[in-house]
Amino acid sequence: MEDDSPEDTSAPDETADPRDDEQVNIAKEIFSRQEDPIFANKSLLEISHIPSFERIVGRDEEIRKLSEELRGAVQGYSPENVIVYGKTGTGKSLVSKYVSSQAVSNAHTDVNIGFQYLDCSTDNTETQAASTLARSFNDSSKTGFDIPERGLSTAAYYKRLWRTLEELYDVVIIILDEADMMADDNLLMKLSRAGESGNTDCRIGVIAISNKIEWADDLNERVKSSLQPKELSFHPYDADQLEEILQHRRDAFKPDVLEDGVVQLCAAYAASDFGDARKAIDILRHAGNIAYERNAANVTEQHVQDARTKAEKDRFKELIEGIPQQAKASLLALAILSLNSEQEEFPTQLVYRQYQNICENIDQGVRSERRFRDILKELAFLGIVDNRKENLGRSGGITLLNRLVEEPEIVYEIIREDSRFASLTNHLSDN
Ligand SMILES: Nc1ncnc2c1ncn2[C@@H]1O[C@H](COP(=O)(O)OP(=O)(O)OP(=O)(O)O)[C@@H](O)[C@H]1O
Repeated sequence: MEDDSPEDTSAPDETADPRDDEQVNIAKEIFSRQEDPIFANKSLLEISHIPSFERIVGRDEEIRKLSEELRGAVQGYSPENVIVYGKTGTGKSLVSKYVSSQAVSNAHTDVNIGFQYLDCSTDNTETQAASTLARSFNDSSKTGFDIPERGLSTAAYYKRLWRTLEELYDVVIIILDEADMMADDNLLMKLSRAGESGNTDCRIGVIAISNKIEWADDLNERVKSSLQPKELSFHPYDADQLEEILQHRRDAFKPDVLEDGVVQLCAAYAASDFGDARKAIDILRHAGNIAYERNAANVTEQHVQDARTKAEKDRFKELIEGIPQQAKASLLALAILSLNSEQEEFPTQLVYRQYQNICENIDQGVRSERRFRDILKELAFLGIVDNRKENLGRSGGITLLNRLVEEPEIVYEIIREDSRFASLTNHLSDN
């Protein structure tokens, strides 16, 4: 039976861990810090933040082209369908959302335009996508009906979508981000044929975004023929553009907190990593966090370097954590060789000897050299190791040279964090 008498709060709790108090105090101390000496408005550096137009940099041409394609919408005509492609972090989603929102706010007075953004990596089935679109376009106070999130058939969701569009809009723009993640082309087919099939008189324009250039070519011929898409490609940003993007978010920090060279260094790192604006913003935010954690008064170039190393390490850690122990030992062998030498590339035989040393040192079974070669190939397939053949002439024959893609210090540290390699003695490089 349950006892519902009030708890006796006066008696000391024998089971309470004295550390709990300490922990409460640590948390309290952190949460009650009033003044943030580093950040003035950290949300400007959050990935979900959509910057205002003044902060969108270096994409005037793309904004102009996309606006041209959607121009008809503001007058109540069909907008063109557009496929936007380009590498990650090149501003595709940002520009698509911005131009669509501008179409809505510049619509002629007698034209009702709506736009919705759908993340196809989340809503990747036709039913989920139709459900999300129908619900996000619907305004039950105007249509008089609600649309449940789940439980209806695909056809029923489409029916409600068409009804909503018919009742509320003259034109809609639908952004399908990561469109290549959709399980099939059915949604694109239905949206592009909605008028022709007599489902709705509302004009529908689709902006399909993808990182994969070949995606548009692989679309079903019937979809291509009804979509008739225009294509718009986004190029990676160069270091100057990335610097400008970051300069426009300087006010995320307190005045004079960023030391000279900090913004330029973040931009240079991100430019060498495929011109990704998301990465540039991430590095700057992490550098600010590191400065805060270290109670520094300024964000310095050293903080940026540390932020980058940390970001690299996190990304790599995720990748390496998933590989088998034998592959980790092989990778560690290559890392130790790299750390103990001026060279970057090593012949497979030498890496194998180092690998044998490691396995013996930590009491792990040793694979044959043939199997070891396969492991190196698998690591190359994962993009962790680079290997190339070199002809050493008549005497040497052909040898495979292996190189770590990532900094050896980072690889070494990550693998040593795995408890199975913790007992490894140092200085294993002597062969
Ligand atoms: N030209 C720009 N000016 C200002 N900020 C930008 C610019 N381009 C991108 N960003 C910022 O960089 C981040 C990534 O941009 P966005 O999501 O638009 O890239 P994407 O090309 O769609 O990337 P993905 O393919 O990975 O989705 C966002 O936080 C965005 O605000």
